[in-house]
Amino acid sequence: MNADEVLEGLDPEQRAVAATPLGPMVVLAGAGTGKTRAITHRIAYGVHSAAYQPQRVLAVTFTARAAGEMRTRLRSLGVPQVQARTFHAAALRQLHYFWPRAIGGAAPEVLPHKAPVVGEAASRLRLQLDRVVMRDLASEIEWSKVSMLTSETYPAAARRAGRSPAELDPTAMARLIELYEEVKTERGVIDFEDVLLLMVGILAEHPEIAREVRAQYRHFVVDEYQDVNTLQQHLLDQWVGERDDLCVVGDPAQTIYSFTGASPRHLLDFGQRHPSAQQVRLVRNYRSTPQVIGLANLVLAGSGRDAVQLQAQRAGGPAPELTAYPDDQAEARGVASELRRLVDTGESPAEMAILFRTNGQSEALEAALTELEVPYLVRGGERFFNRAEVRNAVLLLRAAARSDDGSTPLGDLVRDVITGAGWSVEPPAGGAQRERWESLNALATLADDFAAAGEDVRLPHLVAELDRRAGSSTRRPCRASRSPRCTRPRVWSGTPSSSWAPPTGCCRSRWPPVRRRSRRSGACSTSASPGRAGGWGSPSPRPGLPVAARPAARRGSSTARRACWASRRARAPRPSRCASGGWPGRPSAPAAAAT
Ligand SMILES: Nc1ncnc2c1ncn2[C@@H]1O[C@H](COP(=O)(O)OP(=O)(O)OP(=O)(O)O)[C@@H](O)[C@H]1O
Repeated sequence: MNADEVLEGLDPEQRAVAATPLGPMVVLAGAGTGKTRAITHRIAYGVHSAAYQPQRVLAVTFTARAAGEMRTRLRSLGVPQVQARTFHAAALRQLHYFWPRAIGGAAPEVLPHKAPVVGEAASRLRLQLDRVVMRDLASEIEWSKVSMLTSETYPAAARRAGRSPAELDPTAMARLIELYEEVKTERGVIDFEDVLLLMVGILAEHPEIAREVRAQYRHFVVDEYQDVNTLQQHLLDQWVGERDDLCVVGDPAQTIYSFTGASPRHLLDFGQRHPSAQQVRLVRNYRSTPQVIGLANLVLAGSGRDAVQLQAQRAGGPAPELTAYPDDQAEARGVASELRRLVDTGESPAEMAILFRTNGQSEALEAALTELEVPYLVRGGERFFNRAEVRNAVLLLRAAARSDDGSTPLGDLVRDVITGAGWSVEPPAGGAQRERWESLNALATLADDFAAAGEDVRLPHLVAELDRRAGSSTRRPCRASRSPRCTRPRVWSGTPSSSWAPPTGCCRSRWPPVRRRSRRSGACSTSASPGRAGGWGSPSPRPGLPVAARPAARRGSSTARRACWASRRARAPRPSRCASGGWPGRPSAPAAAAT
């Protein structure tokens, strides 16, 4: 493939993104406008036109699944050497690599969940917490860390933001956060946010490491930039340094992590921070009918967000109706009675579908449908494994598992293999073919989620899990079958889509079965696994991370001090309390990373 071929099939705006590989760029892209297409083609164009060396490009996404999809697309565009990682995966990889040099010894283990440590911290404050409250407090700790707050700044910031998790007074919450850090230190572990904090600190404290990282990566692309938080932005700033080869893409109307500290401001203010940045708006929507787009534009226009006005590219369809309900129960009853009405007028239930965002929402809907005796099926894990294309793909995966040497990331390997069962990078248009593709793609995303959830997960592990799920789904009744009015397992019609979660509907068993490490980022799955190949920046890892001399750290920026202090505390089995009260953000000692 050559550079010109890469631009073929792009619309004028996508082409404007792809054909300008150098310099700062902000792409405001509405849903379904082909932003992933635009940025992957930009990277491919940059490589094929010799503007980029592929190893010097870093594409950052928010989920392991998105990173896997991006890698697949990049491979299909002939640039498999380009790195596509989540923030956490990239940071963890660097942390493992540079820790021996910056701090000394081996990097600490990353906590898979905050809950046990939060529980211990709470018990030291004599707080009795149930699991829901514990989760809220863990989220609050996360928010305070990604917002880069200290125990002193947290209470005021929390009050300003109107946050009072579990109705805890902000001062008490600050104390809980302090204790959380203490417990973590005692256990010699770090959490997800520490991974980023530590890397920010190391890069700020160690100019030679910052130089090394910047020499590795020259061009940056950040997808879903509307969801970046302050901490991630700091890390990105450190990676980019004084350069400006940064392309960010996002949609301010699609911020989904604001409760954890993400802000679309980083996206909207990009032009101020990079006055020479080009701005491109992707507005052509390839996914929905003009009627749906018209309604979406209307809803978004009233949302107060700086949303892109979409232009539909598809042919017309029926007009949608928008109905609002006061709560979930009323909504479920409203939906069920509409379906009941349609069934009574002779419509077939097989022609109807309800889509919902999370599995948890099915409960109210199922109850309402059962109540009105509307027959229904919930699409879940069970029937999925009975589909011919899935059975075929699992057979191919089983055969491939025998020769998996761990050199290819799991998601990529699975996509390679299931290509033999009919999967392709671009989905086929409509019909049964599309449905089969959706099933196969769901397997691929399942592999990404699986890889994200465990360290060093290989194809044999995935195949074992698929077998387990296929087996358990035939043995166990689905939830619907346990409802009093249903006599057999039911499944919603529809196919798992890109937002499909690991099968949970019918068999809500533990996911995944292997050791957990990073549920969110996939960070641990390939990074710095002993015996795997590669340093922090190479596409394929190599063992033996060097332990270099440990230069004494200078007193650096407050960020650096905070991070290095966190790192020092994480290593020390029982640190002596610092004069300022043991809060990672306020070290009383110099930030001597290597003690
Ligand atoms: N120039 C184009 N011509 C025809 N179809 C296109 C074009 N660009 C994108 N599409 C189609 O639009 C759909 C969305 O593309 P893509 O997944 O790249 O979009 P996205 O903006 O990243 O999606 P999301 O809204 O999920 O973030 C895909 O089915 C893709 O094939």
